[in-house]
Amino acid sequence: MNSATVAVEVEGLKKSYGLKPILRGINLRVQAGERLALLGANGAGKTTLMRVLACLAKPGAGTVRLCGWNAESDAQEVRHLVGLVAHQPYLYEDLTAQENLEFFARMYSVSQGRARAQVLLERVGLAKRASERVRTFSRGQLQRLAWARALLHQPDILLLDEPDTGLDQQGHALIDELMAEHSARGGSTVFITHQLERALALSDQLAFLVNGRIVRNCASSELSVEALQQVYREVVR
Ligand SMILES: Nc1ncnc2c1ncn2[C@@H]1O[C@H](COP(=O)(O)OP(=O)(O)OP(=O)(O)O)[C@@H](O)[C@H]1O
Repeated sequence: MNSATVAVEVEGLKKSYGLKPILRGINLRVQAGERLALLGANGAGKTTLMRVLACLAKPGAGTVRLCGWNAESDAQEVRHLVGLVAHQPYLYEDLTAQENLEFFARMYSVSQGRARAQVLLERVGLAKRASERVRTFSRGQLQRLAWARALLHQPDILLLDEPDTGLDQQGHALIDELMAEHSARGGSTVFITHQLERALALSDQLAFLVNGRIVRNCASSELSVEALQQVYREVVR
C-alpha cells in the first residue's frame, strides 16, 4: 500500500452511459480493514460504481484511488490489489477449476500457484470437482469458484457485487467466514447486497445509493435491523 490507512477514496466520481448520467458525483472513503455495504434500488448505479472501482469501467470525471493508486493511471497496480466477485464469474468454461485457478495465479504472480489453487478449492468446497470443466458447474459452484479466484492473490480490497448469489445456506456461512478472515488480515471490503439484515451484520459502514448519488452514509453500529429497514424505506425510492 502506498497510502497508510485509506483503502478506497472516491471524489466527485461521475459516469455516464451515452447521454445518460449514471453516477452523479460520488464521494466515498473506506479505511483499511473496514467493510462498506452499498445499498440501493435496482438501477441505482451500484454495479457501475463497483466496475469503476475494479478498473472495468473508466470514470467520466472525478478521481478514484485504491490504496493510494489511481484507478485510471495505475490500473495495473489497482487490479493486483483487488479481488472481485461480480455477476459474471470471469472464468474460462473450457478449463477445469484447477486450471482456471492456476491460470489466474500466474496472472497475479502468485508463487506456488498449483498448491494455492488446491488450498482454495478445498476452502470453497470444490476439491472433488477440481478436474472438471467449468462449463459443467452449477450456478452456486461457479460462484464458489469465483470466490476462490478472487482470493488467490490475497487482495487488499475485496469488491463483492451480490456475492452470495446462487449459494446455499452453507455457502452463505462460507462467505461470512471468508469475509471475516479477509478483515482479520486487515483487508477492506466493499459489497453490494439487497439483504438488509446481512448488510448490517457484515459491514462497519452503510452507504445508500439513490439515482447515482450517495444520499446517506452511516456506521452500521448506529442501526438495528428495524431502524435500517425504516431508513431504507425513507431514502431508497
Ligand atoms: N453498459 C451499459 N450501457 C448502458 N447503460 C448501462 C450499462 N450498464 C448499466 N447501465 C444502466 O446504468 C444504470 C445503473 O445500472 P447498475 O447495473 O449500475 O445498477 P445497480 O444499482 O447495480 O442495479 P441492480 O440492483 O439491479 O443490480 C441502469 O439504468 C442501467 O440500465
